[in-house]
Amino acid sequence: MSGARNISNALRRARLPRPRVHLRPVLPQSPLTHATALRSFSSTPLRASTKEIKYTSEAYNIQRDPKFAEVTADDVAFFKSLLGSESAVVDGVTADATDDIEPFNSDWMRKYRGHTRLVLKPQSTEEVSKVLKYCNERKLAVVPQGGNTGLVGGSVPVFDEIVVNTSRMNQIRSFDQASGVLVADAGVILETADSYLAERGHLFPLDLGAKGSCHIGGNVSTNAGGLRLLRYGSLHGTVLGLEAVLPDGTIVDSLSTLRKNNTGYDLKQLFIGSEGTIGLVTAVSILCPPRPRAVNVAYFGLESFEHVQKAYLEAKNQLSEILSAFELMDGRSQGLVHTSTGNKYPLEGEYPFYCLIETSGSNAEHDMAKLEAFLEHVMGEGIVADGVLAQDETQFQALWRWREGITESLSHLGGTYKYDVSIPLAELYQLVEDCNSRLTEMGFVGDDDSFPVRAVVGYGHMGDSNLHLNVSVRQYNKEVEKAIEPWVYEWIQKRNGSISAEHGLGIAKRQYIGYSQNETMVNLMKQLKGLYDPNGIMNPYKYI
Ligand SMILES: O=C(O)CC[C@@H](O)C(=O)O
Ligand SMILES: [Zn+2]
Repeated sequence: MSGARNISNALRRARLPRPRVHLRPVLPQSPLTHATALRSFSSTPLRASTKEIKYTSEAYNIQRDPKFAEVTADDVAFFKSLLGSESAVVDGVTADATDDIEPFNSDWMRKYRGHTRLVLKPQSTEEVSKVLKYCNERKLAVVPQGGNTGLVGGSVPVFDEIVVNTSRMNQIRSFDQASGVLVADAGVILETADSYLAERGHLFPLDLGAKGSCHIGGNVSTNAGGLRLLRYGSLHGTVLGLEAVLPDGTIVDSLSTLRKNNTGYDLKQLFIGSEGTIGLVTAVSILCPPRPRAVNVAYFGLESFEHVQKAYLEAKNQLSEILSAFELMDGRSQGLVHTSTGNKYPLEGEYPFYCLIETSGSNAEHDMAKLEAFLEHVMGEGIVADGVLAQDETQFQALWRWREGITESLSHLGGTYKYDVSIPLAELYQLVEDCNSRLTEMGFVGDDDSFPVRAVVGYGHMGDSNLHLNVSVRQYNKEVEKAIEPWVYEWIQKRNGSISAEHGLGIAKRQYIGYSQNETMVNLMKQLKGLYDPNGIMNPYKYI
């Protein structure tokens, strides 16, 4: 990378065989704002019209449930009088129909598409309550939708479900400097929340590529994982309370700001990760840590997955409390980023594996001492073949882009079959190798346009044992899909892994929950669904 420093004194002292790791002094107040503009999902029109996307109901042969009513002109009139005309997008039900409903009907991956004719954008919890109560009484099905950046089709309708979009519920309600507790509406964009916190010396404990578009309510409803889970933990731990509306209009006020509250069932947990199937999250209270003052990022090339595992162990042991991310990227994924961005590779040579390590701490000198010791070790022992360390904020962001840009690079190639899985670390990458071999043997992978599969790539959150297996296809193709599914889920089940580590189940994995949850668990989920949503209006046709 241009402007990178020469070998550090520390590395010279260690007399290492020509290491090419370039060290920089830690940026004193380096803000943690990498790659923010990278994936503004829903606002980035990447390809042609959404009308080319196949309807989910046809692609997956799903029948509309006749128990649900259809939206009428009277319903539209009711909602408009309740919310105001500007809070409703209507298509086809009344004479004043508009044509801008399509973005709410399809997902960012252009894989799923519904037929909704009505999108509602309430501005308060009370409005959500009235909307859901009405829908429940009329048996109108509903899909809660935030920034619509999900990757499993959970936030788009399958048929004519009414989309209840949270974009107008976008106020920060309070922030307590001493405790670090933020209370905010569900529709606040993740990046907006983080910028607000940055001004107050704090950090939102979740960060992901879609931060410029996704809503924090959607993050909570899907239990999003992101890039720094290894440091800040899952939303099941950081969310202290939430407010949600049940289908009958009941407002669940559980917006606690307490760290400790040991008074019976922790029911808020049910809304975290249930993907809008039992209620609609309207506000969140979340514990936000102090913003680290010193942040560094290093990018390494490695010769094998065994080397990556060793590097991870060393990072955990040596960097311990300052380690904030350990991300894995295979050579193919980096090749895709290179091709789509045209950016020069960070390292001179090409490697089968790369990893990105971030440290975040409060004492620059202390962090640098640890980092130098770590770099000396992994370079000296030959665990890492080559590497660079960001010298400034621009390089910091540029290095992160090699990781965060993978999803977007894939999106330019056509369709992507995505498998977001948890597997014991030792076998994490084996799934990519096995999938590639299988698809190659079956004649799906090849270099020219006649082969449906362009690439089988693997990357993910090494620190969380979370692999993203992505199969890039020229266009969505049922034969390829059948070659991967359910084979991939059986592969994961055999290793006691999870078929969804962080993206949820949505429509993509609706038939496969049994590969990761036993019958008792699925039955308990069904009972809870029946209790909270007896008419089944919340996010139907999805996983439950
Ligand atoms: O696109 C994917 O498969 C992964 C997206 C996201 O979870 C990531 O880690 O970048
Ligand atoms: Zn991820």
